[in-house]
Amino acid sequence: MNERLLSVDDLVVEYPGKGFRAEPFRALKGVSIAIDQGRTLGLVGESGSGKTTLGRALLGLAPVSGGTVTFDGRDISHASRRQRRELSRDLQVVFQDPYTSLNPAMEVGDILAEPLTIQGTSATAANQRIRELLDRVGLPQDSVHRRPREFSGGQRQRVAIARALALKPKLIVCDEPVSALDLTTQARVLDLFLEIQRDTGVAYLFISHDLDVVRHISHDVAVMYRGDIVEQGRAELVTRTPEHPYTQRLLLASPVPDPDRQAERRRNRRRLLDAEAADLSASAA
Ligand SMILES: Nc1ncnc2c1ncn2[C@@H]1O[C@H](COP(=O)(O)OP(=O)(O)OP(=O)(O)O)[C@@H](O)[C@H]1O
Repeated sequence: MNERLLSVDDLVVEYPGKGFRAEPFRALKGVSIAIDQGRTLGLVGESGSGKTTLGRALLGLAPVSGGTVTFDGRDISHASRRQRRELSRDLQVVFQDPYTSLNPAMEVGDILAEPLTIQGTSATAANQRIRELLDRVGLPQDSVHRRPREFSGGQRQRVAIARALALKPKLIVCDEPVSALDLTTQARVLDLFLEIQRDTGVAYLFISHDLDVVRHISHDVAVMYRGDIVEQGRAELVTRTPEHPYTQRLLLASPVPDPDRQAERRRNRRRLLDAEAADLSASAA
């Protein structure tokens, strides 16, 4: 049986309002998701739907005003700074933009050593681990003496992934980690995420606005719309035969390289438009 790693129950996040008498803005309106060990939940939704807010709430970076986050059996909804430091062994993050998420002044060896030394790893053990990590993400060993700007976007994302893996986490929040990359590089980095999961059993919360990317990487998919989850289930089902009208629109909006699937999409789009036209004329009648 799969073991539950993360449960988010009825989570509410409110950002403070700006200006005099401004109302707080409710970015998450009672969101519930779950991830089992070694599995991937894809989180899709249009810009502003609350995906990043949910990822940040798990990391203690968004103001939780209701609900609970249970990780590895512990309620971490309001974890203290010290508890967060301990949690960072098991809960890591890879951001969208490897240009801003890696310190440009540091050599890659130091970037990878940082999480290890913070957790008290000895210099010898850290060097050994850094060699393993570079191999794992497919970067040459001499990368340790280079700075982020000397790498391509895809290679920088590999550095960011290696850093996230350094402490052998149980869950990585991946916030649009391939969106800044060209299509070929995207495919390679997605394959790397899959290989790493096969080898290490890490789980991912994989945030993306791209349904095709999410279908490729996820076991399950949750669809966000205006701070709510409107649909969730097995990736195949949600991405091929979505039930919620918003997911249907998202599916029809995403580009497909395969001509057969493109033709199928065109037919589905036609059907949806016809159904909408029929609805409109029925309500007008
Ligand atoms: N720090 C903040 N203060 C106030 N409002 C915020 C803050 N961060 C996000 N929001 C608002 O919360 C809503 C959800 O934003 P969020 O970034 O989580 O969406 P998203 O689905 O990740 O979008 P994108 O794909 O564009 O990153 C948006 O309306 C956004 O403007």
